[in-house]
Amino acid sequence: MSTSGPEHSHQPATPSQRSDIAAQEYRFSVLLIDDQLVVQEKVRRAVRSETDIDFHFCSKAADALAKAEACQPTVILQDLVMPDTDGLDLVRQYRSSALLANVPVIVLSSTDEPLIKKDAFLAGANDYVVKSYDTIELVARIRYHSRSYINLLQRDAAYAALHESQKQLEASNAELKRLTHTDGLTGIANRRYFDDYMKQEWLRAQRDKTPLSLLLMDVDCFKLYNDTYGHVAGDDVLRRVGAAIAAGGARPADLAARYGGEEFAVILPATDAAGAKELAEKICRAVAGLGIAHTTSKAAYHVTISVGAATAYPVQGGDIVGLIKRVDDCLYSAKQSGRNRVSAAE
Ligand SMILES: Nc1nc2c(ncn2[C@@H]2O[C@H](COP(=O)(O)OP(=O)(O)OP(=O)(O)O)[C@@H](O)[C@H]2O)c(=O)[nH]1
Repeated sequence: MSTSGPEHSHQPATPSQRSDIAAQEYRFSVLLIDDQLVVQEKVRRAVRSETDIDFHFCSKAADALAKAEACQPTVILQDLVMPDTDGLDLVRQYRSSALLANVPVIVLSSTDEPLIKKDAFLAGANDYVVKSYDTIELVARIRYHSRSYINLLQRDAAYAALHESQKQLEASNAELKRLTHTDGLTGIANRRYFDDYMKQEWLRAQRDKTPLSLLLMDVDCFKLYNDTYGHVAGDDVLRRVGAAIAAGGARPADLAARYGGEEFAVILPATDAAGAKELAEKICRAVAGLGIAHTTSKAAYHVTISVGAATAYPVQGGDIVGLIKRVDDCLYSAKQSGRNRVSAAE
């Protein structure tokens, strides 16, 4: 048994400290709030030989709440009648304290009066012992209430740990999902996600009877760029071009993806041919506007792209492969007619 008096000053444990406490090995800890020295001595003697029970006491009602919050007992023994204070007022204060709300309280009383007992339980006491108790019974009750409080803390700590690990798992899954959808070099969607998204939007366009447009774009004379400036610089161009393309599609459903190598694609749900062509022109201008020097390009003195654009009405039939083929033909035609331009299907 260890003891402490009210003169010990402790900081109250915070909720997180309490959950740390809950993860530790618990000791039973009893706090007696009683002004009578004789009662203190009786309880002290009762638990003296119990090596797993710590004993604390407080003789002043005014210090009781702070003392209880500081020492975080596993059970409080509360005197019913104290100078200037009704012990039940203190019980109510424990119940209103975030740190003590669930700490078991045993009321110590000199009377067995049923109405007083009733008031004690209404105030939030868990048990009621008449001061003529024998010490074996008191120790048994201290153990019983302490054990159930510790079980409660350990259960709360287990729930909190479970909740935390669920949150971490969800965050890891979200990150994993993001990574499986993202192209490592450019940070925009990858080909796998492009394929999934295209299927999903094709079906949506079929259901909603809306058009679905696709842009396919390719960096002009990119082999010459790599040959002139090196692959590392080439990678940087792909990153910057990818960002410019992604910035082009302004609607939330638009999806820019790296289609492969130096090819990019933009899926434009609910967008007709005129809208697709307009956006294609805008992206083409945006990439040229980056002003990245490309002195060996056959299209300009800076990095440019060629863009193919086509639109499908899935409700009328056709398939994704057919749409991609038409866009690819347009891209080929843009390349053939001089690069740095848009070729849109009629
Ligand atoms: N740096 C870099 N180069 C890449 C990457 N992926 C593809 N390339 C290069 O892109 C170049 C594409 O060359 P081509 O298909 O001949 O086309 P191009 O030189 O752009 O010519 P046009 O399309 O006709 O304008 C090849 O040299 C590829 O090695 C990449 O991730 N990083």
